[in-house]
Amino acid sequence: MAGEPINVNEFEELARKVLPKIYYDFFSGGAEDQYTLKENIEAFRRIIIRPRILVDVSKIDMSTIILGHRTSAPIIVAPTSSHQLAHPEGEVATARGAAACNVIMGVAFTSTCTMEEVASSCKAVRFIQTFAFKREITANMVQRAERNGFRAIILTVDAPRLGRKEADIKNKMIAPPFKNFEGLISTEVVSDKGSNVEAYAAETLVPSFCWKDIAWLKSITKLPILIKGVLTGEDATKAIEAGVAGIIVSNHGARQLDYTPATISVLEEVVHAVQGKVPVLLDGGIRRGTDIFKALALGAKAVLIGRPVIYGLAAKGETGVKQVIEMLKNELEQTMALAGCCTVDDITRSHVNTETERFLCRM
Ligand SMILES: Cc1cc2nc3c(=O)[nH]c(=O)nc-3n(C[C@H](O)[C@H](O)[C@H](O)COP(=O)(O)O)c2cc1C
Ligand SMILES: CCCCCCC(=O)C(=O)O
Repeated sequence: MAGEPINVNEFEELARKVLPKIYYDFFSGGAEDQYTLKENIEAFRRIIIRPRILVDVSKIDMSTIILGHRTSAPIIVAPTSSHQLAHPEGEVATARGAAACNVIMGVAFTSTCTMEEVASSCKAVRFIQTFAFKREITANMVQRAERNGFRAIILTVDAPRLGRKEADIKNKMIAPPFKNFEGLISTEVVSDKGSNVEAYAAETLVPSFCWKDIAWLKSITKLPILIKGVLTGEDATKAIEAGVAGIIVSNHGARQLDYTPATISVLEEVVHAVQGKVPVLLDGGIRRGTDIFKALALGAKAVLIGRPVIYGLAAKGETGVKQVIEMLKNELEQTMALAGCCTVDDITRSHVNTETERFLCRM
């Protein structure tokens, strides 16, 4: 690639060049055969856009409201861990990039900067992400999230234990200290079995966590809870019954259970089950503005962006994060104009065609 990156895939190339291989493998990798990793991207390619012509598209407004927060576009930075492995300023730089673009910042509890450092670094609307942790860790997270102005909790439910990322095992990947755990567990956890992230997981995750524990989480906070990791209509229905404020269709960027479906391929199933009761968001494989458009057409309120943001951070710090988000926003704006949609609400189901629909048409 010569010159400046002109799309987020070129940012990945830049990141691959600047990062030590062990960290690039950690950020880019998926579980086991990485079937789902490829599918998350390929499934978007099988969806075709049906543009409308002769619409006045002289003004395009991408703004939207997510859990009461107006943002410049239906884009959220996905919570991802270990940003200081990508850049010394870590999540602080990422949050500043998000703030500059007026999009919501998802902060992982397994961040390398503390929640407090991220909160004091910028004015971005921030959601804190947590796992099915031991109750004392969750209670500590809730108190700090409320005190530091986080606006929602993202509860990731697809990780009762860690997925097997074989590159990390081979590389004996050592995660940096996750500073939010300081005082709660030993942050010096080490493992002689390969990746030390396993040791963190064993110290903190509660595999018996289930639906009733959401009631407990609700009882200790007033913050809205988004459940992340839903892939079926059945679980979406249970999540609504449990009283969540939103659903994130996610397979954890294909880092947990391999051979789960591409998220975009199950979005409609979840949207139908939810019946408009809460917003449905989606992540996994978004690399183009056209991907965002397709997700919105299939019923997502917004999308979360994981790896591309990390690649921007690795390549150019805060500026790179900003450039990645701006690229995706510009591409979405271009797609909306060329497809005849002036606002995100103008994007409808009839603006896309899935492979199944095309197959049925031929019969
Ligand atoms: C390096 C890395 C670390 C991640 N860490 C977390 C995490 O701590 N918590 C979480 O809920 N999801 C985590 N995720 C998953 C993301 O939130 C998101 O679901 C996924 O990255 C979306 O797919 P994409 O990378 O294709 O955009 C991580 C993903 C990556 C790539
Ligand atoms: C308790 C340790 C969990 C680390 C999770 C990081 C993650 O979600 C990922 O790498 O993917």
